[in-house]
Amino acid sequence: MFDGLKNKLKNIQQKFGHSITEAAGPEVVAESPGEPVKTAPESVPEEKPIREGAVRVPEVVPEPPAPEVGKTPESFISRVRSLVIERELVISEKDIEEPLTELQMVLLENDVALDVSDAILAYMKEELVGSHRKIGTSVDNVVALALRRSLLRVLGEGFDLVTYIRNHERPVRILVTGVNGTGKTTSIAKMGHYLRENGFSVVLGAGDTFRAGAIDQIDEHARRLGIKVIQHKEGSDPAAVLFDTVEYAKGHGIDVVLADTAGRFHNRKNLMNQLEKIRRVMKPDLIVYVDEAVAGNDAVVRARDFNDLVGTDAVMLTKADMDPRGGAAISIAQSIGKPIVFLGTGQGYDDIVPFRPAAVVDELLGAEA
Ligand SMILES: Nc1nc2c(ncn2[C@@H]2O[C@H](COP(=O)(O)OP(=O)(O)OP(=O)(O)O)[C@@H](O)[C@H]2O)c(=O)[nH]1
Repeated sequence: MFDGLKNKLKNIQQKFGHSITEAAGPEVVAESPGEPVKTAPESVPEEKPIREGAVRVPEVVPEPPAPEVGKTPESFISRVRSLVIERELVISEKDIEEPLTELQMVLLENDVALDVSDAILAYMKEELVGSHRKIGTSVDNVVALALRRSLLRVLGEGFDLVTYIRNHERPVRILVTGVNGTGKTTSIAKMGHYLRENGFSVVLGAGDTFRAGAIDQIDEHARRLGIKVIQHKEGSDPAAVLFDTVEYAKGHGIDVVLADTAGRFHNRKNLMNQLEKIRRVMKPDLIVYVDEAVAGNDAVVRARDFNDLVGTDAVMLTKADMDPRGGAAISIAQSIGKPIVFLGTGQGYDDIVPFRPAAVVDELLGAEA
């Protein structure tokens, strides 16, 4: 998952490290981080053997230069200490200008939305510029920590569906929207399976009455999983199907309703109006927008449009297993201000991963970052 971006970020971190180390000057380059600095012991004049009966004549030692007025005299040791051990490098914007530009290029090439890449750069500057790096702390750690914090800020907090359902009145009605062929129906089946594994009962609503074969498709998923599905015939009113599904859930003490809808583009006005009607009739507690991670920036733009037109509470990104870039996963939460709830990571029912921002950053930067 996100392998292309992962490798690029590794290179970028090294570039940041290199620029900061260069800015620190030759003493730092020579020093290996973390190792105690070795200093010469203060020289003690060697005692010359004195012949018996001889009188010791004090040696003439040159006077040390008088300290400037108002300054305390520095011993050799304290001078070394202030130069090497306690010297701090204050990172300036200029020191990291070049790797910052490269970071932005990498983010954009990997489909991170422009406004989100700007935000990440701003956070990186906030984290690094002006920061005092004590000699002895590893530059790599400073950079990795800054990148980690910056990514976490754009990824938001995620959304824990299990906790949401536990704390919510039943049945919890979840309406699933999205464009054609992005994996919406498969994702509904995966969510149903995941929720059952977490102890909830589930009913599916076959609300895609528009596409030929869609009802059979969800019916087949439901059969394989042993989950009840409510369906009418092809071409019927989806709002009526989903109303019936909610009624069934109420009548049978079911915890969660998962409502499928026909895939639609945001510019198909009649289909968007239909979604608005479904919303009025079914009164969803949550609207989950499904799109594919591989669509990159297009997914971000579509998610924003769906959010503006019918509302969105959370996003599920499918096909993350096929996405080397990770741009949509990084951008969506910050771009539309709604969390990602799940990633789809394959075609099996178990290939669904709750989106945990810290785990995604671990994946991108390596867990030790
Ligand atoms: N690799 C991979 N494939 C997926 C994932 N999720 C769904 N798919 C596949 O994507 C294809 C389309 O999935 P569907 O569930 O039919 O898509 P849909 O959005 O319901 O399609 P419409 O009903 O036309 O809107 C299927 O072949 C799925 O197996 C995923 O996370 N990873």
